[in-house]
Amino acid sequence: MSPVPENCFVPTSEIIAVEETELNKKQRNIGKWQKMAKPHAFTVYYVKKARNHRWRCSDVTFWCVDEHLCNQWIQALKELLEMQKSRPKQLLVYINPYGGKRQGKSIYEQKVAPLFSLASISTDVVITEHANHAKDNLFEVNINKYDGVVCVGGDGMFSEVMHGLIGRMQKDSGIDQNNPKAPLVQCNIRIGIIPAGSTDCICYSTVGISDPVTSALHIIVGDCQPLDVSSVHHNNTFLKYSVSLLGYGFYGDILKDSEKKRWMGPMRYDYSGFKTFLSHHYYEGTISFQPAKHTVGSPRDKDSCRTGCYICKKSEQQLAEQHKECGLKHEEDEEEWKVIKGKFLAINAVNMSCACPRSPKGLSPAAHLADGSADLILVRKCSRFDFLRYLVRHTNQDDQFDFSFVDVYRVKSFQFTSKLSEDNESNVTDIGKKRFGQFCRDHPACCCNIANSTWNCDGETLDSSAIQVRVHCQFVKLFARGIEENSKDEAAYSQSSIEQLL
Ligand SMILES: Nc1ncnc2c1ncn2[C@@H]1O[C@H](COP(=O)(O)OP(=O)(O)OP(=O)(O)O)[C@@H](O)[C@H]1O
Ligand SMILES: CCCCCCCCCCCCC/C=C/[C@@H](O)[C@H](CO)NC(=O)CCCCC
Ligand SMILES: [Ca+2]
Repeated sequence: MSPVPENCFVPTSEIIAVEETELNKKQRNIGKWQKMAKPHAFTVYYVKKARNHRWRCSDVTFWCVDEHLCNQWIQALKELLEMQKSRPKQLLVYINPYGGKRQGKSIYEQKVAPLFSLASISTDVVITEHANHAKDNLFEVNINKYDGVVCVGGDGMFSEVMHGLIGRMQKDSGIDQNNPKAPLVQCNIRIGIIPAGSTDCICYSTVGISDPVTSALHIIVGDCQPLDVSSVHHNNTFLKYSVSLLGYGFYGDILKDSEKKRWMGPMRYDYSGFKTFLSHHYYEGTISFQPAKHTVGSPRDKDSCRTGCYICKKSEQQLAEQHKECGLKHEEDEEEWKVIKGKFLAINAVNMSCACPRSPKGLSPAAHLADGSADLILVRKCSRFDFLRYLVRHTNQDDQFDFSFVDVYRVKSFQFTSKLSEDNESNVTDIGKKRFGQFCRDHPACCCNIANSTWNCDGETLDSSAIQVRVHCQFVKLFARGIEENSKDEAAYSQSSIEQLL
């Protein structure tokens, strides 16, 4: 039994479970309880917030002489827990046994399953046998049976589950994902991520830490964090959805190289990162985008997206109003497109900060989880030394956008076409054709000597370099609450605390 703290304030929403406690002989002989003939006790398991957004399951045991009173307390607390309607009761769990350091199965069995069982959550567990197992399975299962789907693995595993869920929703509603303008059906089944991958950027950016126990507790208390999702098309063919990074150039090349080194585990990214940095390839192309005018935020803001983010709420409202006004007119197509052509070392579009243990502030520290926009970062051709300075700023407090060769825009959609594919006159949309006609007249003797790069879409490569991307505001939901401002203090003071009840 843990020592009872002097003052312990716990919001009922952060109680994990309440259980009657059988006292053993040793416990009965402690302190004042030894005077009791037959003490009764119950234990409250609750979320204890530690440093750096880490959550732990802690417990406090209450003792009393009156058995009836003790049972009344247990009953009352259980009723309070029953009233927490957002908590999941039945979960579908997919475990990738080969993700990250191949610890997925043991992480789940040792750290997560006991907590789910303590919180009386039933689970159906599937250990994946091959890539796309989880995704394909989600098209077949009786999805209505579940309050959520949990993936144990990395960003790739999350991506699979998300594609399965979104794809299933569209299929059930008869919506063709290949149509870039199709009004997609939102996915309301929450996804939980138990981090056991190599980068775990989605977990880190939505929880503030990559820690299986913390994530399990966010699932248990029934948190809900909406997330923006980008749909990626090549002309009228659906390619993929993205929630974290869509990266061309540097991050695409790292990924392509690292795929051959999967056996190295998470280290493969350091190896390929170093190699790609030395190769210093740049790519020529044109990027066209529609600025996100609905949001009041900017990528250069000093404040980041935090739990209950005001900018995300406002942006969602603003978008809803716009959609009401526009109706079926598709006015967004006619809105202003900005066109930028050039030679780029990296083109990164991020729907969230992309914070991860490698870079705790991420690729765009002020990006928002649920504001219906992505931050488009263009890193133009520069020296190796300058590019290194840019990269190093992802790991310290300096502003990574404060370079003449770096531009950042908040966008709601964008398109990219490489110079190479334009020259080959293949796979170009009408808009692209018009814009590249201009581009090629301007640069008749183009000196770009490099083949296309590859798009890195949340850690997976895309087959096409010419893509059209649209951000869908708050399209999926996670068992998370965003990064808390100051989780430790918040935990200490709450109105609805069991201490008040006691
Ligand atoms: N049983 C399996 N065998 C082989 N591949 C699998 C299996 N289960 C899932 N996968 C695939 O493995 C890929 C990578 O998985 P995951 O994201 O869990 O780990 P990771 O790549 O190490 O982490 P990160 O995505 O953070 O880099 C996923 O895209 C998924 O489709
Ligand atoms: C000299 C020191 C310089 C250090 C620079 C560090 C900069 C690190 C920024 C990290 C950005 C991660 C973006 C996340 C992308 C994920 O969607 C994806 C899937 O997991 N991961 C990768 O593509 C894996 C990409 C791995 C990149 C290293
Ligand atoms: Ca966003």
